[in-house]
Amino acid sequence: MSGSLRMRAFAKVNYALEVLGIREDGYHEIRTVLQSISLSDVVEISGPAESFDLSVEPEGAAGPTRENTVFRAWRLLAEETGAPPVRVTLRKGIPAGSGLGGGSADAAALLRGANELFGLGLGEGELAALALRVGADVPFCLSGGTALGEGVGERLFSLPPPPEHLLVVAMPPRGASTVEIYRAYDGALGVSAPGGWTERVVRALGSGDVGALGEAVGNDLAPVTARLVPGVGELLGALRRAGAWGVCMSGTGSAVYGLFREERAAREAARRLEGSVWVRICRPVGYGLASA
Ligand SMILES: C[C@@](CO)(OP(=O)(O)O)[C@H](O)COP(=O)(O)OP(=O)(O)OC[C@H]1O[C@@H](n2ccc(N)nc2=O)[C@H](O)[C@@H]1O
Ligand SMILES: Nc1ncnc2c1ncn2[C@@H]1O[C@H](COP(=O)(O)OP(=O)(O)O)[C@@H](O)[C@H]1O
Repeated sequence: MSGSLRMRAFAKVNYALEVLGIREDGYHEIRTVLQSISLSDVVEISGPAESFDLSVEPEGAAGPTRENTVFRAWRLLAEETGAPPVRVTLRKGIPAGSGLGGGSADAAALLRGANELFGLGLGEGELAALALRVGADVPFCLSGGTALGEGVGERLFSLPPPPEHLLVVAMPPRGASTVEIYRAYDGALGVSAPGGWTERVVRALGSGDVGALGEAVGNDLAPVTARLVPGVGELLGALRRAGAWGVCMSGTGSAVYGLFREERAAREAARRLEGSVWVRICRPVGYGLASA
């Protein structure tokens, strides 16, 4: 089979992220609540091609090809299923190193897209197993929506969608690498016990109240990233002063978000931040991927 397809790969935020400990393999056991949001990349896949080819717009926005999650996902798929080489065009809308899962979403799009394009016949479980070998967040990005994640994020349990709200997502000029942040977390003295955010967020999601959700969001990694990346703390404060019902950092950062009920307040908050940092107004979505 040959042809091409185009997908939207949606970003995610973490409404809650708790670090529970370090596993034998050096990965951190986490408990998290993940939410897909309307910010997305566009992934265009065509094939079979002579050899794997990746073009990224804007150029250089996603690191060297052989380290790109899309290449790593294709190489794994080729090894496991004999999938042929593909040509991929990646239009980045999700900033790299933001904690918004851009690389993970793109890898999920490649796995699902190539499975469809070449009729590989992989089921959800097989796709999720391959996804986890690419990265901790890739299994979530395959399905998306609202989910509780445990383990390194591979044990996923669907949750009810959140009450209607908008997110003002902002990022300081510098990103944060997942490895760097987890390493800094391990080295930080007096790291506090898990913050208990997950339980409060799951309860708030059940209550359907944005205010309760705003009070519940939290991330154990935020203090570590805020110490390493100037601007994280200031942005959290600015969003709160702009009237956000709750503020939090996503994943390992450096992007942060504020929850807003009304569009007017969200637009006003984004206007205040525009010009000094990257900022977008997003809404929760119930899926990780969609055809574009
Ligand atoms: C922090 C989270 C939470 O959603 O999201 P992001 O900030 O990346 O969006 C994820 O756990 C990020 O997962 P991901 O970005 O896929 O990390 P990976 O590529 O799998 O791992 C990169 C490196 O980070 C460390 N790592 C990652 C995940 C984890 N639970 N424990 C870790 O210690 C490991 O050293 C690993 O080699
Ligand atoms: N498809 C991709 N999109 C963006 N960055 C990528 C991609 N593949 C690999 N990277 C590299 O991984 C790093 C982390 O990017 P990303 O996974 O988007 O971060 P996060 O998961 O924190 O949002 C980037 O700085 C970049 O060097």
